Amino acid sequence: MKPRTFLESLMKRIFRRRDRAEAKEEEDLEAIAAKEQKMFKYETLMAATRNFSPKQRLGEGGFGPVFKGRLEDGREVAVKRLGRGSRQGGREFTNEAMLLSRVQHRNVVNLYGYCSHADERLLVYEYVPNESLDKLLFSRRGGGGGDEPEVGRRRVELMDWKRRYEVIVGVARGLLYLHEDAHTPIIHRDIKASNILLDDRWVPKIADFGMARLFPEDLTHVNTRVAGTNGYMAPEYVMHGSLSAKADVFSFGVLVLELISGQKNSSFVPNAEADSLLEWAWKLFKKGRSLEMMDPTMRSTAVTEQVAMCVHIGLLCTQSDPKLRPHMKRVVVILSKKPSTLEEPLRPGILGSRYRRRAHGTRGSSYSLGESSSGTTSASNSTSTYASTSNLNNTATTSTPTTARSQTPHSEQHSIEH
Ligand SMILES: Nc1ncnc2c1ncn2[C@@H]1O[C@H](COP(=O)(O)OP(=O)(O)OP(=O)(O)O)[C@@H](O)[C@H]1O
Repeated sequence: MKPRTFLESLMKRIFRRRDRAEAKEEEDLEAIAAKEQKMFKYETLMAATRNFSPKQRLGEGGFGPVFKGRLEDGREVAVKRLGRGSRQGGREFTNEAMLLSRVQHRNVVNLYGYCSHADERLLVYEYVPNESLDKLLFSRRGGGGGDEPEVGRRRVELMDWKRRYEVIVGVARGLLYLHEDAHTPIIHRDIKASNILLDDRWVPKIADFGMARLFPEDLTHVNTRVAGTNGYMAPEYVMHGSLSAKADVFSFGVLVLELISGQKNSSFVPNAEADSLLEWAWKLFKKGRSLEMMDPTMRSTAVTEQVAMCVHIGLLCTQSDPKLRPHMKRVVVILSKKPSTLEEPLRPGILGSRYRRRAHGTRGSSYSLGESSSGTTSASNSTSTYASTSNLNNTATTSTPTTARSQTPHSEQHSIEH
């Protein structure tokens, strides 16, 4: 046998040590899971959901049906029975689910545990009693374009500005946690109104995090599902499959603009000014008329300074160039400080357009972005300042951002809708 070189021996030792370390880590995780009782017996979940009775069914999403249940200790749970795409090996699933069940934050749905039984894979979440945000926000309109009276009343009562603002702040904090503070960084990939659940005190909770980890990457149909949802996906992700935390930032920006307007981006009804929600927000912002995009049902409760600032944040987050979008940390800082001075957002839209090639990073004076597309500062180095807090009483034109210098409007129209 050929004598081993020093390098070979060294490499072998390193690999052996790494294998041992990985096995140890796996054992540790299993021990933690057993101790924390994260692994549920199938029988326990059968009993909790009355044999997955149709009566217990909360709904069905792209990953499979969800059932309401009650554990023996009294905890109410939502059990997600994962569909075929999730049939990854039991061990692989267990490892991923175990890691995800350690994700804990006030604004993220708690994953109590999981179950792998024969070819069944199940996830056990805390039950979040109020509806998902989409059901409250996009309650459907009557034929005449206005809300049906009952639906409108419900929205006025349940979705006033204070609550919407709390949702914006809560989701921003939850996302920041997933991106930066969880033990393992998580890009959600599918931030949207139906993935924001509201608890009994209306605290927003991000659902469906980490699904990409539980679904094998090589299954094409699953990839399509995991990829995201129309109307929320960042253009660079749709077009080039380029994924970073900034793709979540984009989806967050869309969500913010939806919360303000009460309109769903993917089914935006074109108006005289724009064909898409983002374009509309952008155009109004450029004209200093941001507040006009406000959902009429929250007008009487709106704090104009906050609404204007949130439109601005929504536009910063949905900028075409991911490098120009702020990190969630910065969004949280902006939301917690007032008054604040922000840089002017560039137009939202699709990368690869004429606009993108001409656009350069802009910086505001109050916050250091720590990121710019090219280091070049364009002529539109303008900022907006939000002052005076006031309640809006059906006047949609006061307290718009004061723009130091406007950008030249561009003739091209961009839409992120596909
Ligand atoms: N933890 C939970 N507590 C209460 N209800 C839940 C919970 N998780 C999911 N649901 C409800 O179960 C239903 C299905 O949810 P699921 O997340 O699987 O799909 P979705 O969000 O509707 O669609 P998609 O798969 O496209 O995200 C929804 O009505 C949702 O509100």
